[in-house]
Amino acid sequence: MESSSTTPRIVELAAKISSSVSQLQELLSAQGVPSPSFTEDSPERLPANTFGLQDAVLDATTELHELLMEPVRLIFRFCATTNMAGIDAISRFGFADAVPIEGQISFGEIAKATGLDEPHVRRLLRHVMARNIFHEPEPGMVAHTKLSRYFIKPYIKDFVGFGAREGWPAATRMLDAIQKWPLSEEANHTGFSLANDSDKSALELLTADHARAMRLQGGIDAHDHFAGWAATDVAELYGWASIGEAIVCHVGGHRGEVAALLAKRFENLKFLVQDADKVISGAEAAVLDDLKSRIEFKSYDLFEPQIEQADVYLLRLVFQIRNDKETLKILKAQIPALRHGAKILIMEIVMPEPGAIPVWRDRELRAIDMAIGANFNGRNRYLGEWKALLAAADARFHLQRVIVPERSLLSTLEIVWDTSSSAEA
Ligand SMILES: C[S@@+](CC[C@H](N)C(=O)[O-])C[C@H]1O[C@@H](n2cnc3c(N)ncnc32)[C@H](O)[C@@H]1O
Repeated sequence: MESSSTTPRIVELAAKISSSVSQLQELLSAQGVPSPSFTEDSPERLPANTFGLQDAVLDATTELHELLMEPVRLIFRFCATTNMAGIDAISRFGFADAVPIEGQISFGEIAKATGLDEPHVRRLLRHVMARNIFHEPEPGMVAHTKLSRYFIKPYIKDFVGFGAREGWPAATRMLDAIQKWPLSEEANHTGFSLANDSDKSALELLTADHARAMRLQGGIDAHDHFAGWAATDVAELYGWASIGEAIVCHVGGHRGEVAALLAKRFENLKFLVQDADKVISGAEAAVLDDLKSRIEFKSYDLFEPQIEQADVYLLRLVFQIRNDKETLKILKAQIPALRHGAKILIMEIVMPEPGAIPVWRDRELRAIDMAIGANFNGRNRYLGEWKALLAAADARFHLQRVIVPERSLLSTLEIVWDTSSSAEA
């Protein structure tokens, strides 16, 4: 944090912001990309060749902003206990749907449409407007911004609804859970279980209720806006073309969404998709005719001995909500089918060491990790933790490399099953 130069830090930061923004704008202008704004139709993402500059500006502006804040005010800001109420109100009361696209509507008309008292509507909306979610083009009138338009999307409503009604109560009980069960890794010893006054885990509670399960799924889908998370991004997370003719067993592969996307793009690959019976039931019928010969489904429980032989075993996002005991069990369960040289690809968030990535992305990853802990007692592991788990599972799991595409939320651990004597020793 302390700079060795004699230039004061705030001046250094301001210079960095100024030069980075100039370069960024030059690149945008050269590509004909509109300059960022909050207007309704403003593009979501900057071009990839500006990512480094974007990182520099976001981190420098955050640091400058926080340096200039008084400490107690900054702490109040971080506590922000009411932020979620304003944001939840948008989806709960349908504010985003009530505001016409590229038009405007009064607080009073929104109150009438939603059955709420006008002062409540004004308070809730002005709270989020202070964060550029909606704006007030003239006194008493409400219009969309780039941010508020996202609240119309069903999966963003689910994401916000899950956060407000499931994640938030769980987070408020997270520390109670840690105090009550300080050494427990069990999935039902969580803030989520306490908030639900239940001895069941979040997964048990959520999957037992269709509406809650659908909201969870929508919330997960919203993460597709983070590079590297969506099923469509899996093709970029690994060098699939380089592995030649291969059978890929997608363990916990849901209804073959990833398999279908990869099979379409990489003709060298055949897929076996394994998941719980009720998940894969009927999935085969949905596979496109020209892919049917290369995608097969088989029911499988992650904790049972693997019997299917394959060249590659893909496990994507199955460990994040699992504690170490379960993770070890799942890894060991794969061993019976593994042949020398088989690859095990684990695609998960690998936690960055402090300072390793830009602060704005580091904060995102730590927020996701906190939520995984509060809800599931799961964790996004550091590389060192993965190495220890693989070694504890079996010395023949050889971590060959870790692939982290730029900006990707998920990394790929490429593990090779190595039965040469040195590996077993
Ligand atoms: C977060 S989803 C990831 C989906 C998939 N891996 C992908 O890449 O899109 C976790 C998957 O693991 C499956 N799963 C969870 N527990 C399982 C178990 N005990 N046996 C088999 N599959 C399981 C779920 O049904 C779900 O499809």
